[in-house]
Amino acid sequence: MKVKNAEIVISAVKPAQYPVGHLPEIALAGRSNVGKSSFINKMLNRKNLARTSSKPGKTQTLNFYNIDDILHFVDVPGYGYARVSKTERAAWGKMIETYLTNREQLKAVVLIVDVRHKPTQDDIMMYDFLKHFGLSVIIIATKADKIPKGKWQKHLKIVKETLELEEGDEMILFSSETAQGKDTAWNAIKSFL
Ligand SMILES: Nc1nc2c(ncn2[C@@H]2O[C@H](COP(=O)(O)OP(=O)(O)OP(=O)(O)O)[C@@H](O)[C@H]2O)c(=O)[nH]1
Repeated sequence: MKVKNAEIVISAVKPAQYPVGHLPEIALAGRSNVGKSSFINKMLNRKNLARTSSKPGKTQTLNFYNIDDILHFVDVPGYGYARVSKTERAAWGKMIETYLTNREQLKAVVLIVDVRHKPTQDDIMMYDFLKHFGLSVIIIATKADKIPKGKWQKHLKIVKETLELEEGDEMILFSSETAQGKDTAWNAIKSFL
């Protein structure tokens, strides 16, 4: 997909702030600092639309991006950041649960993991949570450029087995550095629109 226009619509913390209308939505979730902003920017051909940072745990709002008036990307704040208080974590949980479980426009969730590492307990919990609510998930295994090609399959197998990936949930090897997997990721997303 050739994206012409992508812009932030709103940073929301509650349903009253979600955009009105019927554009289908694809949510993006992942552990803090996993490379979610880089994924979004690469998919949208933008350098800095979604903020990338070396300071994890910064984004605490649901950020809605309008893409060519065809769909919304909904950037969900990263999870698993240790230096967040219990109260903040609970508020985060409530906010994303409210969104993920009540949003009719939500078509699928892109769950981003780091292909170099075995998925964490938080990754597993997130995947299970999404499946519990019957959501379709696309796994993006990012940072492929950081491991040698010969090891890709072995790592993908570990991700798949650790998450106990359900049949029908696609897993795509990706790199924000090389744009590897970008077309495949767009095709997967488009299949839900
Ligand atoms: N080599 C390589 N580095 C990447 C890739 N994706 C992200 N990074 C780097 O990983 C770091 C974190 O990336 P971000 O995109 O900011 O991560 P994030 O998940 O949005 O982080 P939070 O907003 O804190 O949740 C940055 O230094 C990126 O440059 C990739 O595919 N390859």
